[in-house]
Amino acid sequence: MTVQSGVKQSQTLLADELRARLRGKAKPVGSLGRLEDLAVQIGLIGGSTSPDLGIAKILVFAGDHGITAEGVTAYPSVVTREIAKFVLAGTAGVNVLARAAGVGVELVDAGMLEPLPPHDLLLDRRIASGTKNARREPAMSIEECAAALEAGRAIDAHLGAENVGIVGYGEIGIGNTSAAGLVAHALTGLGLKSLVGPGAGTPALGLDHKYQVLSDTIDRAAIAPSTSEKRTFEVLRQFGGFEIVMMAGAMTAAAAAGRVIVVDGFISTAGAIAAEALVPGTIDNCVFAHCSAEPGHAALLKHLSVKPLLELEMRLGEGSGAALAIPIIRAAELMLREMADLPGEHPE
Ligand SMILES: Cc1cc2ncn([C@H]3O[C@H](COP(=O)(O)O)[C@@H](O)[C@H]3O)c2cc1C
Ligand SMILES: O=C(O)c1cccnc1
Repeated sequence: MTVQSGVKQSQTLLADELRARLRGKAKPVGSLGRLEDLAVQIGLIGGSTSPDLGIAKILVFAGDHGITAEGVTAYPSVVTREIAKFVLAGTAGVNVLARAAGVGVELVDAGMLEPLPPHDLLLDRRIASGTKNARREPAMSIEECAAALEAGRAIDAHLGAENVGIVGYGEIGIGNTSAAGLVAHALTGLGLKSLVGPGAGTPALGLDHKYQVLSDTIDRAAIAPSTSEKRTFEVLRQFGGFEIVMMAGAMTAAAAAGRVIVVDGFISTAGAIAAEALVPGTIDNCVFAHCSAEPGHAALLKHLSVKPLLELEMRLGEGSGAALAIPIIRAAELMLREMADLPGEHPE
């Protein structure tokens, strides 16, 4: 038996044990619905029928995008920095929702236009002052892309020491629905049209213009066929942004370390798709928090054959959906660990 098939077999055994455990709980069989499927998933991630996932945290990766020069967003890049400051002050949307969930939030500067002053909740992992304009040239150099992936993996390494087992991946970056759309299109093969939406707001030049710019960007990049890993790297390098690439690197390491990856909205899902393309199997650790109102998000979730936990028509990003989903994940964990068993036989 190969190591891989051995691992698969023990995962199947554990899944059976988890399902038996859930059947034996003090409830009608199956009555906790999709919470039971979630419990099986986190039991498999935690490697136990009574997993202890430790602390939850949300990381907000921030970066700026050169492609904003092409009129693809309704807001100027300075807004990235404004929101980043609110995240540090605890007053951004994600902070408020995370507070309701009792979850801490940290900001990762992956490459905003300008640095922020040092702060306890700020991880300075700046690769550059924003990406280049991908409509005209690659968003980043080979070295920058490799450094962003590595910085992401290194961020995850610290989480183990802090006993963080549930990580929400949020982002801020004016222009990043364009970068995410490009990355997702290139990695899934889904039609670009289905992945172009208003983002933070319809740009003044309209959605057809945004589509045209992104279509031109794909033509300009002319990504050649290659091995999956090389091509994924080139897709990330060509389209960016630093926050998406760093997030993807962090997710690959989180999966390898057995953490629950809480994927947020459209951009975070593009990051997860990149992570899966880099390290197949990463997606097994992903819990999809919600379906964003950004139209391309439903298309991506359908492509991945995953069902998100929530659908609240939110389209903020930042990790806002992840914040709301974390208590549900915690509930599934505690249900496995603390809920009583009903003695006797249980109907099938
Ligand atoms: C005030 C404000 C707060 C935000 N928080 C997250 N986003 C979200 O919108 C941006 C992406 O949309 P686009 O590609 O259309 O620029 C990202 O910053 C994303 O996190 C925000 C956007 C704005 C304007
Ligand atoms: O789905 C998201 O995460 C999203 C949608 C629009 C703008 N920013 C983020």
